[in-house]
Amino acid sequence: MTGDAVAEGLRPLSVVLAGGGSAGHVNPLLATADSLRSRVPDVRIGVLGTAEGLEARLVPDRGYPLTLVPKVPFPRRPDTGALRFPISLRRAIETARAAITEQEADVVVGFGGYVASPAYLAARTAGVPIVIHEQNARPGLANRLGARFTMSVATTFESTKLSHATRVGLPLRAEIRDLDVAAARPEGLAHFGLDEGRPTLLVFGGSLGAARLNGAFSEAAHDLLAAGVQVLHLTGAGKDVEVPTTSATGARYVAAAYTDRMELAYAVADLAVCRAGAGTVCELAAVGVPAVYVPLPVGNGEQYLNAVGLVEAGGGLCFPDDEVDGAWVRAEVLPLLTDPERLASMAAAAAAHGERHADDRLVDMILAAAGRA
Ligand SMILES: CC(=O)N[C@H]1[C@@H](OP(=O)(O)OP(=O)(O)OC[C@H]2O[C@@H](n3ccc(=O)[nH]c3=O)[C@H](O)[C@@H]2O)O[C@H](CO)[C@@H](O)[C@@H]1O
Repeated sequence: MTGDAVAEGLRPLSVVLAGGGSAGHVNPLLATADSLRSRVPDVRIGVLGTAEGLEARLVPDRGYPLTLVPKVPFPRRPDTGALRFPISLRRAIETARAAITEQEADVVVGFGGYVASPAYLAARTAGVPIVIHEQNARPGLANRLGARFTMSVATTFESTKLSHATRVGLPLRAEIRDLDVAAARPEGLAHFGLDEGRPTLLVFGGSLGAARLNGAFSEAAHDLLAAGVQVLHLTGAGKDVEVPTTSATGARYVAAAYTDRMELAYAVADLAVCRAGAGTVCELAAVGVPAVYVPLPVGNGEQYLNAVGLVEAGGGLCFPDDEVDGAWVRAEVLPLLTDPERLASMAAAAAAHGERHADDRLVDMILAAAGRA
């Protein structure tokens, strides 16, 4: 597809993208939208999301129109929610279907999350081809449902068990895909108010923050600063850390709820300590930042599966959540920060394992499903 649909006698390609909740769902959607637009300049893009998820802010900020679909949590217990479920699901499907029809969508691309199931069901009844992208090693409920309706199923990881799955990797936003860490570092240090020439630690619990990491680093902040380590800690909205603002060594502890310039946070980091959401793991590997992963201890260890390949390749370490406290930071994290050789070899292993161009492979799949390959 050249992008000049009119010259080829076709109407411009129309794509509806559906997904939301955490940034882990929204960012691959935005990366795919940007990549589609650069490959097919006259593409029409619409996004389906919920009012409650991060997409409500991030999608319009990126310049894409967002249609709100009511959130339909799948009832896990037979209470009043379960009784209302069929009615709210039908309302959500009708809203999704109206948007798909109004936009004359050639293809619906779903990224999981609350909005994806109604979008898949609406696309199916409207006879519109479906493409699915699953970010995590272990697939979510919506994508397991959607995978029954299509042969175009893309995953981030080889190990993911979904019918008809093809591994494409995780689409990264252009500012991360194209990041030159060394070139961006001075801007990053200035942006966050940090100094050149100090070991720099980035702490974050995905896009939502992690109380466990916040508590452990509050406890250990004094020791990190005393060792001359400076810290950028993204705590998550509504979550706080109590940390010293000054130190005898002059090293600073900068805490913020969330940054829209994550590429700059990666550019300043010599080491990250973080959860193991798919976005976190794939972005850190792609830009070659070594990390200590503390997977969220829910379900059957899903987040550990996201990080295991990278950890086995030497690009990171992994610790269980219940070991993490101030003493753990002093024993496991601080020694790494004062070992530049070890950090350099972990960084090289991460970069060799990571990949930057999953967006191209997913866009190929979308164009093929829309009959525009
Ligand atoms: C899709 C998915 O599996 N979501 C899960 C993931 O969400 P979460 O959103 O944390 O998932 P990811 O690790 O996949 O992605 C985090 C994303 O947030 C961005 N970022 C983060 C901080 C910041 O200040 N600015 C910023 O832009 C990162 O660049 C990255 O793109 O882990 C959470 C717990 O750990 C779970 O509750 C979520 O259900």
